[in-house]
Amino acid sequence: MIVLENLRKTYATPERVSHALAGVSLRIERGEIFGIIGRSGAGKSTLIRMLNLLERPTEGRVEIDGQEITALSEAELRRFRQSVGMVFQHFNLLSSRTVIDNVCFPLRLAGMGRREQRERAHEVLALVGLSEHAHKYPRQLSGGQQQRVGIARALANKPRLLLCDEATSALDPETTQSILRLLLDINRRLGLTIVLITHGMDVIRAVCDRVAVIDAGVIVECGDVLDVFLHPRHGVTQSLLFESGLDAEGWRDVAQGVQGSLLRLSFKGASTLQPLLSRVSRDLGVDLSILQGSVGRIKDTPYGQLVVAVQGQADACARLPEVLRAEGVVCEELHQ
Ligand SMILES: Nc1ncnc2c1ncn2[C@@H]1O[C@H](COP(=O)(O)OP(=O)(O)OP(=O)(O)O)[C@@H](O)[C@H]1O
Repeated sequence: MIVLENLRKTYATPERVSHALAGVSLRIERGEIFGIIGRSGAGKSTLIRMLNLLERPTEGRVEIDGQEITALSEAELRRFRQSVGMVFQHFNLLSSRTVIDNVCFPLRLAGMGRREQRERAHEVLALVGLSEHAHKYPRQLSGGQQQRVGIARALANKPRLLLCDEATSALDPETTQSILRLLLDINRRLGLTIVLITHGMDVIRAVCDRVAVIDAGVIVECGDVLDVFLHPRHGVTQSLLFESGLDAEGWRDVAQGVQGSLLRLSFKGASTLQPLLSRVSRDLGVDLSILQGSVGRIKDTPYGQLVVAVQGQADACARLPEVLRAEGVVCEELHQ
């Protein structure tokens, strides 16, 4: 488990003092994929670089699996870093070395013998689907393949933690999906904890279990991805969702003059696939008009969210939320 306690980072330049992190506390569970999202300059890179102390906090502590890494000596820190893999936005491969030599590089630094290095490198190249490309140079590969090399290199030393710094930001949408599927696969097969930073909600939705939203060096919202997507509380989260086409407030444009009470209904998991609404509206004798709707998948869980106007007998309309809640639907009453 990773525990971050009251992390602060202040950069002072002659022109200005910048509080990149202004008191961040987080817990990240072993085996989860944890996403950190925020706008440019929010503090994401500073935060992720504290998990392997590429950046030292001005204040606060970082504990990983019970070990306080902020208290390690330089020699201990070098050893610790071998147990943390990192994947970068621009891959950071050595252009004059072949794929296999890039993957062997961290193994050599860890003092592994040459034959073992090659064996391990072949194992991780197979894991990322690049066995046939072992003897090519990075420039002979596509961006997605180069990132696979970056991932293989990060996995070479069998890390306990994988850090991904905007790992898909330089890739096209299709390649992004294939790299995200690879990360999911690695997380499941190896049980590896992954912490990633991104400015894209789509990345969070595709792979993360939990998410923290950072703004101006502060975590403004943190929770299960499904809950944060369906019930964003903070304005920054809401606007990031809006920009990725998941606008929780779109119903307002069409609700003018609509009769009846307004409800936002959130379905997740099995209830998404049931013909629940038509059954309940038939039983209660109420009519529903849909003002906004979205359905999709968050990681493996199907979800749906509808904003509806409810019309009918007053007592039947009043009972609707209670009946739906009993079926596991989250109902919020909305006001124009
Ligand atoms: N080495 C540095 N010296 C001075 N200021 C810095 C330094 N590194 C980061 N900052 C400042 O700290 C703040 C947070 O930067 P950081 O790079 O962590 O944000 P970010 O969310 O990763 O942004 P981006 O998405 O653009 O990479 C910014 O205001 C930035 O200008």
